[in-house]
Amino acid sequence: MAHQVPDDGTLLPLMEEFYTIQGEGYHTGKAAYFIRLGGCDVGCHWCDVKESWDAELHPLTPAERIVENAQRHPSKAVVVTGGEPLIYNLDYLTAQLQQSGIQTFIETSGVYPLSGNWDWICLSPKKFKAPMQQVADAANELKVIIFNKSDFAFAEEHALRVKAGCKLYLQPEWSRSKEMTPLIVDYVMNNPKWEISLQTHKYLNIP
Ligand SMILES: C[S@@+](CC[C@H](N)C(=O)[O-])C[C@H]1O[C@@H](n2cnc3c(N)ncnc32)[C@H](O)[C@@H]1O
Ligand SMILES: Nc1nc2[nH]cc(C(=O)O)c2c(=O)[nH]1
Ligand code: SF4
Ligand SMILES: [Mg+2]
Repeated sequence: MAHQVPDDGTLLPLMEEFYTIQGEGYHTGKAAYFIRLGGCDVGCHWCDVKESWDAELHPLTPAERIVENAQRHPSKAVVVTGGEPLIYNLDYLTAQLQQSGIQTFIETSGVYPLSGNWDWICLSPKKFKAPMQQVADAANELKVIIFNKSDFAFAEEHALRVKAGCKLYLQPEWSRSKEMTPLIVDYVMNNPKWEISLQTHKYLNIP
């Protein structure tokens, strides 16, 4: 897991940063700067960024430099993802981003305590490690990945744990998309509190 990362959040293991279009969930279609932090111990067998798991492979980078890079792009929204970004104290990074007029969005599995100030929290809970209730309480969006039929019941369990008004999404696991997408379409038509989220960046062939 994490190497000697100072707990003040001034240095973070940065895997990659890229300017693209948010492909998933509520903010789909909006330009955003992505910050991908290394390190994750949740172990989803279908994870589409396994290269992120070992934090040691990703250089400790000053948060200030990440903020400077984010400022160079026309969109004033940043998505912090990983890996599991909440392994780290994100108070400093998000304070600096917001002071620069940049909105802060996070993608998280919720298995670590919440840090940082967020304009939008996307919680994607996993069967492999339970999310913390404090993250569910703060989530603006619940995005459950559907790998098999049993994941619909899992999604409903988590819908009971988020606040009223939290957006609810079902997203097909990419390799199972052909089988699961029709089931999600049916499910959403029968249970319209849910919406479908697709990984549109993969169809667009963009990062
Ligand atoms: C790579 S994760 C990183 C952030 C955090 N660890 C998490 O899981 O929320 C970013 C998003 O991609 C989703 N995801 C990962 N692998 C996927 C796959 N094979 N198919 C569909 N969604 C996937 C995750 O559930 C999460 O919503
Ligand atoms: N375009 C694009 N949108 C995304 N939304 C969430 C992503 C992630 O990996 O966290 C992601 C990603 O990797 N690319
Ligand atoms: S929690 Fe996120 S980064 Fe970690 S293994 Fe699962 S999908 Fe991948
Ligand atoms: Mg991704």
